Amino acid sequence: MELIVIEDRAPASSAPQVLAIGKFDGVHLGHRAILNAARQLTDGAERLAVMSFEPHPTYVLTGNAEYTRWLTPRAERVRLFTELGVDAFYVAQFTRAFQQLEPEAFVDAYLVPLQVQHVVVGRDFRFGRGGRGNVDVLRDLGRDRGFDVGVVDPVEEHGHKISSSRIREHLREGRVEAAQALLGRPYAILGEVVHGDKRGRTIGFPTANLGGIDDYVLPKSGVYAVFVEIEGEREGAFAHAFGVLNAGYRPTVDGAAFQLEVHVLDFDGDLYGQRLRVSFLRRIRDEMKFDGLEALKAQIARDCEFARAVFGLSSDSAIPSQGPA
Ligand SMILES: Cc1cc2nc3c(=O)[nH]c(=O)nc-3n(C[C@H](O)[C@H](O)[C@H](O)COP(=O)(O)O)c2cc1C
Ligand SMILES: Nc1ncnc2c1ncn2[C@@H]1O[C@H](COP(=O)(O)OP(=O)(O)O)[C@@H](O)[C@H]1O
Repeated sequence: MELIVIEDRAPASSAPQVLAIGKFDGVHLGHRAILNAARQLTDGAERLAVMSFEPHPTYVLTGNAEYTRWLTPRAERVRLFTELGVDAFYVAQFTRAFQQLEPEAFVDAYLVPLQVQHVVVGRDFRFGRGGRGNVDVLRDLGRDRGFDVGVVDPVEEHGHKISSSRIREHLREGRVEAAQALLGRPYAILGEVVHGDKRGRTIGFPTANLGGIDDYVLPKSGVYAVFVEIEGEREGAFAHAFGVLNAGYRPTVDGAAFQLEVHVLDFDGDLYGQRLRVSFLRRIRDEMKFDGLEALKAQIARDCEFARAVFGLSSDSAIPSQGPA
C-alpha cells in the first residue's frame, strides 16, 4: 500500500481510483462497510484508495484534547488498510487553510488530480468551509467532473449507530468487550517495552512496561486479560501469548504516571526494546491500593488464575482459582 501525505494539493494519480473518504479512526465496522462498498466499485483497472485527515478533525474543530489521541494512530490505520486490500492511503493535512476551502475548491484540489471515478462516503459526511459540503453537494460537483458518489448508511448495533465516539466512551468505562463488538476486533495498543522500577520480578510477576503510547486512547484504569503479540520476528520469544495487564497509576507503589504493564503468562525472557501489541479481551477488576506487596502479589496470582480460566489455559500454580476479589 502506498502512503501519501497531502499538504495542499493531491498529486496526480497515474491510475483511475475509487476513493473512500472519512476520518476512519478505529477502522470500525461502520468504516469497513464504507471500504467494502468502495471495493465493490473497483473494476480491474481501478485502485482502491482511502483519504483521511490529520490532526484529528474533531481536535482541530473543537479543541477537545481527548482527540489528540486515536483509537488507531496512523501506523495502525496503515496496517489495517493494508490488511483490507487498500492500494493507496492519502493523509490530508487538516490545516487552517484546508478548513477555509470551499467545497468546490476541495474537490478540485484534492479529488480531481486523483482521477477519482467513484467516491464513497458515509451518509453524514461533511466537508469544506464550515461543513457546507454534504453528499448532495459532492454529487453535484462530481457530475461536472466525471465521478459519482456512493453513500453508505450508518451501520447499527442494537439500534445505535456505530461510531468512534461510542467506542471511546466504552473504553473510558472499561467496557472492552462492547468496544470489540463495534470495532469487529479487540481494541489494541502497540508500544515499546521500556525499563521500569524492576520491582515486578522481585514479587514474581515481571511486567513489561509499554512506552510510546501517547497517541492512543487509553482504557479505564484497571486489570485486563489481554492477548499479546510481538511485532516482527524474534528468536527465542513468543509470537503471541496471553497475559494480564494493569492500566493505571499503581497506587500500592505510589506510581505517579498512567502506565500499561503486562505480565505474559508462561513466559520468561527479555522483552526490553520489543514492540508489543496488547489486545484487550476482558476487564478483570478495578485497580486497588493494597497494604503492601504481599497482598498485591496474592491478588496478581488470582488475576492470572482468572485469566487462565477465561482463556481455557491449564493452571500451573498451586493457588486455587477464586476469580477477582
Ligand atoms: C495483573 C496485575 C495487576 C496489578 N494490580 C495492581 C493494583 O491493583 N494496584 C497496584 O497498585 N498495582 C497493581 N499492579 C502493578 C504492580 O504494582 C507493578 O506491576 C509492580 O509494582 C511492578 O512494577 P515495575 O514493573 O515498575 O517493576 C498490577 C500488576 C499486574 C501485572
Ligand atoms: N512473563 C513475563 N512478562 C513480562 N515481562 C517479562 C516476563 N518474563 C520476563 N520479563 C522481562 O522482565 C521485564 C519486567 O521486569 P520488571 O522487574 O517488572 O522490570 P521493569 O520494572 O523494568 O518493568 C520485562 O520488560 C521483560 O523484559
